Amino acid sequence: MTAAMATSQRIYLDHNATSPVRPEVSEAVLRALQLPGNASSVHAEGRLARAEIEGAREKVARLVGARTKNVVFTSGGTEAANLVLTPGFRRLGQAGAARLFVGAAEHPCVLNGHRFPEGAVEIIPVDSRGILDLAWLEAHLKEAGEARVLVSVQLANNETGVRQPVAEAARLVHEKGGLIHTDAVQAAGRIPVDIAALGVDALTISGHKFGGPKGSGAVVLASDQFEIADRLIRGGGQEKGYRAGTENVAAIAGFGAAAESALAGLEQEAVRLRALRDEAEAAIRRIAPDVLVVASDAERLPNTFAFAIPGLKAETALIAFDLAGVALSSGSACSSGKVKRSHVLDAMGVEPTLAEGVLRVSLGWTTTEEDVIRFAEACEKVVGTLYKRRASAA
Ligand SMILES: Cc1ncc(COP(=O)(O)O)c(C=O)c1O
Repeated sequence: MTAAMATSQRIYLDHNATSPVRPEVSEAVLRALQLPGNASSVHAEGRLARAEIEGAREKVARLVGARTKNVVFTSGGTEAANLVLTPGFRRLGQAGAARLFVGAAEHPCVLNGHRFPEGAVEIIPVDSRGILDLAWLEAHLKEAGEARVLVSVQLANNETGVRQPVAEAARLVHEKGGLIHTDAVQAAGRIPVDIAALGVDALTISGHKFGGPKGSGAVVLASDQFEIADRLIRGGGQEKGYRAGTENVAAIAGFGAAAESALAGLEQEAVRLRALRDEAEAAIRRIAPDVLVVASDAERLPNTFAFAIPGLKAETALIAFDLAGVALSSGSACSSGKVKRSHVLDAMGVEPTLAEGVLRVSLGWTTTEEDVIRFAEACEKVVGTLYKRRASAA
């Protein structure tokens, strides 16, 4: 399939996996690719590359209400979370006893991505809607006594879209004198994100979730409270030494352009996508009255819903939707592309056979009313086949 076919004939509803690159991002990337200089060089060519990076830094900072100097560019959300959490926790541990609390529904780059000492990670449970148990956190913060604490909780979940009470968690953590990071990868560019209003010490974002290039991301620090002394990638002094190596100017420029566009249209786009998402959700409820829309009573991202229909297997349904021209996802498809049991749904206590059938629909800047109509038609086909099979088995 060519890229043109991919955009003209297919219905792409997998923006939480990655969102197609916006035209203004392609322009910025091409412009930056043509710059000959290294941003560390003092000559005019170097200064032009530096200007691209610093311009992008301002735009990314604006997206999350941060100070420009507190944005550190990385290769994406995964590296950003690693950069914050691995050295962050090690640093705390150097000063005495340290505890690390991580939400049960976090992305694997937070749950699994770090070189934490054996048994160091303590999991904050979530309720049946996937929302953090703040009472558990409060009790465990109290019980941590003199130990220094680091907490990592996401702003919104990639599989269900469920939003977390991060500001409340931050207040509890700061009362205890601890530090808190939020993974804002799915939230940034989709809902307003303001690092000061959230009250977190660090947040991490990724450009490709809102129309930027894959391989772009950032750590955003609220202040120098969050010491990243033990850097992951060492060498030259790029990114103030937080992340050595010649900067990927094109990816950074594209990331900046995506941040600028996402911020400019944020409120209207959220309203537009929520209406389309609700329409898609209503269609599936009409077609399959026994559908479960996961955490439909929770506050969710405007672009996301996840659903399961008893008897519908995610693996076969994904293929059926794909053949009908619709790209969806199941569980967290981030790493292997394989359908595996979701730790998020497990943590929410979704019944395992139902959880195995959960499909995720995630809309974005390319999604149109026509896409939703075609999605509903594909649902009629895929679900219709299931109901026929069920009827003949009965
Ligand atoms: C919630 C969340 N955090 C982090 C990441 C990782 O970001 P990246 O793909 O930029 O490494 C993802 C990717 O899907 C995500 O959904």
